[in-house]
Amino acid sequence: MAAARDSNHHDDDIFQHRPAKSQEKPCRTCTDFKTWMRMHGNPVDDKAEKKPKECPLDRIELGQNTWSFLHTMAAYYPDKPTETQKTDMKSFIHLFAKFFPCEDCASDLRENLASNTPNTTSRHDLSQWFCGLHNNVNRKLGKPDFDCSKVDERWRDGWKDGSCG
Ligand SMILES: Cc1cc2nc3c(=O)[nH]c(=O)nc-3n(C[C@H](O)[C@H](O)[C@H](O)COP(=O)(O)OP(=O)(O)OC[C@H]3O[C@@H](n4cnc5c(N)ncnc54)[C@H](O)[C@@H]3O)c2cc1C
Repeated sequence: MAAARDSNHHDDDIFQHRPAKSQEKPCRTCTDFKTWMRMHGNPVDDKAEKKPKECPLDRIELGQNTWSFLHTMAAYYPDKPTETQKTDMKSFIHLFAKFFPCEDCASDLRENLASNTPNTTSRHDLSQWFCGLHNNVNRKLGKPDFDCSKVDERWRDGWKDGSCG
């Protein structure tokens, strides 16, 4: 499981634009804030739940923010995309998987994409595809599945109980 791997481990470094491993900075987006602080010999108050504002993202924040973007992008994708839009979205997803800055997450994602082709046929299909992708990661991390019939409530329309205003 990616989460359990050493945060500085690089299995298949296909990132030709990156410096040699010996020159690389440790990967902040591959770990969580408290672990990162401890790795650098800084004391961490275990009772303090929040890190200071406006700091670089850790793995969890990067994940949450990225999923927000991906699901929202799918929620506003056209119902009837042109052929160019369908192809562009597929290209975007494959390029995203090359540059997502949590390297072991990205490596697992590329592996997943090899057999799980993005469905860019319509807004509905793309939203469901991202929901399934996210559930694959949820399962890998031992988290419960999200009910994919509720993606529009979560990411576009707001909950039916009116709690989102
Ligand atoms: C492409 C990608 C790959 C990742 N791979 C890894 C990895 O290999 N290892 C690792 O440790 N972390 C990985 N992450 C980060 C991980 O998925 C979480 O973002 C992080 O653990 C924080 O989880 P969370 O419980 O706060 O909610 P998140 O999983 O970030 O979810 C945010 C919100 O999305 C909604 N949601 C949850 N599931 C779904 C779904 N299926 N469809 C629609 N909405 C949903 C919920 O409302 C939830 O509160 C990855 C992130 C991304 C974007």
